[in-house]
Amino acid sequence: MRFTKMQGAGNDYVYVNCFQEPVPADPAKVSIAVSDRHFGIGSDGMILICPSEVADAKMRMFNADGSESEMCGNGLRCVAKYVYDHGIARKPELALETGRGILHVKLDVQNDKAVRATIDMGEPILKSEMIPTTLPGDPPINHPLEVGGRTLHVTCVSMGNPHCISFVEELDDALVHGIGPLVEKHSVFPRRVNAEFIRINSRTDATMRVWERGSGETLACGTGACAVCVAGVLTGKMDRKITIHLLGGDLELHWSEADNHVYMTGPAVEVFSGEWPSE
Ligand SMILES: N[C@H](CCC[C@H](N)C(=O)O)C(=O)O
Repeated sequence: MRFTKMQGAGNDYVYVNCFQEPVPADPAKVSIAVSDRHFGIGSDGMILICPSEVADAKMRMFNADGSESEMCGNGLRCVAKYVYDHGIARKPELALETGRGILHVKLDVQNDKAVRATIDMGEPILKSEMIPTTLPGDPPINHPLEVGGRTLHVTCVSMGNPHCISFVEELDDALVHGIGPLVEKHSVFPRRVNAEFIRINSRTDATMRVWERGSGETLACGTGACAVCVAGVLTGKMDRKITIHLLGGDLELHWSEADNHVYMTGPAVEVFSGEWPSE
């Protein structure tokens, strides 16, 4: 199976061009194998770039534990780059089918290659039952959550996939690696959740670490950054247009008052290609 390794703000995935390769018979099993950073290729998961009946291409995203997610923001920027650079659809504006419907992407092309992308990530999903969470609120805002002996005050948002945002003073490993996994699997999140921890630097600037559902700590989470932008506004802590600094790079977010859509801009990089022995 030929693959291409790509990363968006350090959130790295193994990409498979399923216009040319068959869709793996057991994609969950392949994602687990290729994601292993010692016995596999090493990645946060696997993303299939597939033909679509309704868009230029379709993205299917699998976490490192094999679970399939509805959406992946950093992944979609890299899918858009791949689709343009490899001639699947040589257009700077693309429509891509995802688990939450068709999303639209604008590419920044330099020297004939896409280097950055702005994605219209659609409207945030705020109804508790749609996030989903059993916490009340539509959505829960600064809701107390007892976890690991600590009380977090969480704001929950879905961008097609579920996010639990906590604004904190310190972003340390004890919080991200100790509390993060407990939030991910907390009983108030029936489909588990991505846990974002945010230190606010100003009304337009924040620093974020994330414990992702199905992958653990990653260097960046695009849908998570979008959810943080929404949570910042809902809690009154941040403005609608912000920069988020993640371990792997920066993302620019804007929750537009005009159309209620969240826009995310960030890098997309092709690292290397190779061959993975098929089953
Ligand atoms: N772990 C996430 C999927 C990847 C999201 C993230 N890497 C992004 O860039 O949005 C989930 O299970 O919902």
